[in-house]
Amino acid sequence: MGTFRIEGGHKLAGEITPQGAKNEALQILCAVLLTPEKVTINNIPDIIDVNKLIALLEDLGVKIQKKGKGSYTFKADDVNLEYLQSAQFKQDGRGLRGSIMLVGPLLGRFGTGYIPKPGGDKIGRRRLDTHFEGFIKLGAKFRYNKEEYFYGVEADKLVGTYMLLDEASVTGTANIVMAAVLAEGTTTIYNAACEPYLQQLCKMLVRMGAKISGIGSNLLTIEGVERLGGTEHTMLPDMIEIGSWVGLAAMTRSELTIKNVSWDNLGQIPNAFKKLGIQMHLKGDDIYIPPHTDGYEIQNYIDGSILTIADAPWPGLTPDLLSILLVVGTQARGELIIHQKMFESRLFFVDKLLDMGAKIILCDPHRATVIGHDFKSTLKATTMTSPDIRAGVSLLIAALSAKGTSTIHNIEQIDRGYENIDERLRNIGANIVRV
Ligand SMILES: CC(=O)N[C@H]1[C@@H](OP(=O)(O)OP(=O)(O)OC[C@H]2O[C@@H](n3ccc(=O)[nH]c3=O)[C@H](O)[C@@H]2O)O[C@H](CO)[C@@H](O)[C@@H]1O
Ligand SMILES: C=C(OP(=O)(O)O)C(=O)O
Repeated sequence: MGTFRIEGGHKLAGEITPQGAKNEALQILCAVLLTPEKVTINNIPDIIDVNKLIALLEDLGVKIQKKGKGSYTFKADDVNLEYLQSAQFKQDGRGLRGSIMLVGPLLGRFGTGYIPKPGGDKIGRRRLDTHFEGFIKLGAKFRYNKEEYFYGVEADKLVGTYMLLDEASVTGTANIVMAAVLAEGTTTIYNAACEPYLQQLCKMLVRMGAKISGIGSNLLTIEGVERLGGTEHTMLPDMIEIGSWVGLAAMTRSELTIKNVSWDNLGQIPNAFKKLGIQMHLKGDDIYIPPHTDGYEIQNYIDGSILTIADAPWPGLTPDLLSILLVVGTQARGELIIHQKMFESRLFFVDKLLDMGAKIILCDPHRATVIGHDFKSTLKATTMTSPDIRAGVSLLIAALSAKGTSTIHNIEQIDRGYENIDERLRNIGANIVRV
């Protein structure tokens, strides 16, 4: 179990460049299975989850060449489907959430897809019904081995159809789209997730020869084609990382420039921070955050009632930033409610912030009221364990703002999604070491 030691209270300064998007990379990497031709992918983040998925592709027989930092070519012209039944796959496939998206392309191209119950953050129930209901609608037979938590789908051929998803699942939509592009006839997916990473996936598939319309909306129409070809794809910057750095700048009252953010793909994220009183200026495609020397003040609603920050499927606010917004709220002027609607156990990390002296009332598993200190009292350093990726980074931000030296254990949770975070933070003046 890795550990960070952090001496808080230092002002940070300078520029930070976001990595390629983790959750986009997981979709895009699975899509290389859809063609026997070469696919080149750039701006792949060097993080644990992505590296685990690349290793899984290699074990499946995909030929992989590293071309440079973050750039790889993939050629899935000799896929070893027997590996899907191996004990090794049952073990390794569990290592991350994103592995679930191997199923759609395998089913679409080879008529068979298997996956052990995938891993990822332990943040409450994370069902997969939407994925498999979609595959079944396309004509697949579904099998589930309860003892081994092993899911399987098989089909002689997939046939396009209309489907109304029971929820706008991100990985579920990606999975169904990747199966449907090679199905016979037309598939219509209503209540599809439509976040920028899914748009990126659809655009990549179109470049490979897929016929998809409605990209960016919650109604996708896919005309199946017989085969797909190679392409080149470059990942967007990671919007959750960008939000993390905005939160970091505010909490440490630092002057920071976040480079090349792809502003048009950030949706509600800048607005959510602005509602907390955080100033940011767009310079070209960089976000400049001035030092918040006088703190920041939470806006109430027009009628004077308390601000609620809640998640919702895109174009709503991503649930992955609520932990960070919560931490930022602990030093704001004013109060807010954080309402994490999607996940059931994602707010429990507030216990650690209470230990540090934050004023938070956990109302129920989904809602927390935060009363800001307005920097009149700093958080106190402590020892803590990172429960999930975003809580981990939130605790890291809290530690960087706190007085004294904090210790964070289980930092593999952070390394799962943030590339070389300690070095990048040291480059802007943070006092953080990996021990
Ligand atoms: C690898 C990856 O890409 N992970 C992301 C992906 O996970 P993932 O695709 O697993 O998440 P889903 O979109 O399926 O669902 C997330 C949660 O929200 C609930 N839900 C979802 C849609 C909806 O309309 N109503 C609803 O209640 C689901 O039941 C589930 O508990 O999307 C999540 C939601 O943005 C993000 O937190 C994860 O970081
Ligand atoms: C919940 C997340 O990731 P995963 O779905 O991979 O667990 C996340 O990125 O915040």
